Amino acid sequence: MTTLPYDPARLSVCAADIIANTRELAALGWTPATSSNFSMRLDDRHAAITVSGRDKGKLTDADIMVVDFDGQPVATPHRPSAETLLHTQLYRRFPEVGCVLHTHSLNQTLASRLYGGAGHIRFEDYELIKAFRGQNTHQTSMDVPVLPNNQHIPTLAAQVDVLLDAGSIWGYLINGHGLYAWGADMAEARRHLEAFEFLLACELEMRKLHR
Ligand SMILES: CSC[C@@H](O)[C@@H](O)C(=O)COP(=O)(O)O
Ligand SMILES: [Zn+2]
Repeated sequence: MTTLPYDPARLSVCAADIIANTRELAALGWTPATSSNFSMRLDDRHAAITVSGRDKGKLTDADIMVVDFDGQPVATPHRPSAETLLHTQLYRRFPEVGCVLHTHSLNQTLASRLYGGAGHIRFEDYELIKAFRGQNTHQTSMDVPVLPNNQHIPTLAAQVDVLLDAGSIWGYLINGHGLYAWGADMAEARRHLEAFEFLLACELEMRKLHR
C-alpha cells in the first residue's frame, strides 16, 4: 500500500466544498464554457484544484486533483488547471490563504476591458467594501488591479508577485479574462468574490448612467 503525501480525508472535504460552491457559481453564469478554476489548501505543501478543461457546473470528485506548490500533479495522471501557478503562488506566499477562486463572469470580463488601460478600478464609498477582511468603514477607497492577459502563466504569476509585494489585496482582474479572489477559507473567498462582482456591477451601471 502506498502512502499519500497528503491527507485523503482532508481532500474529500475540500473536494465536496469546491464542487458545491462551483456548482452555485456556474448556475450564476460565472463559469461559461469550461472557464474558471478553483482550489483549496490541503496543508503547507499541497492544494486541491480543479482538473483542466472540465465543465465547472458539473464537477464530481474525479474532477478535483492534488498539486504541490510548484504546480506539479501529485499521485494523479490528471492535468491540473492551466492557471495552477496563479493559485499555488498565493498558498506559497501566504500561509493564511486557504482558498482561491477564479471566475469569468460578464461583469468581471467587461470591467477588465474597460479599466485595463488604467491598470486598476477604484471602489469608493461603498458599504460593501466592508465585506473584505480588514475593512470596517465605507469611507475608504480600494483599487482592484487589472493585469494584461498572457497565455504564459509564469509571466502572469511574476506580474502578480509584483502586485502582492506592493500591498494587501484580495483579488485582481486580468484584462479580457476574469477575476481572481481569495481568502482564509471557502466562505471568506466566496464573500470576497461576491463583493468584487457586486461592486464591479455597480461601477459598470454607473458608467451606463454617465455618473
Ligand atoms: C475555456 S477558456 C478559459 C481557460 O483558458 C482558462 O482561463 C480558465 O479559466 C480555465 O482553464 P482550466 O485549465 O480549465 O482551469
Ligand atoms: Zn481563466
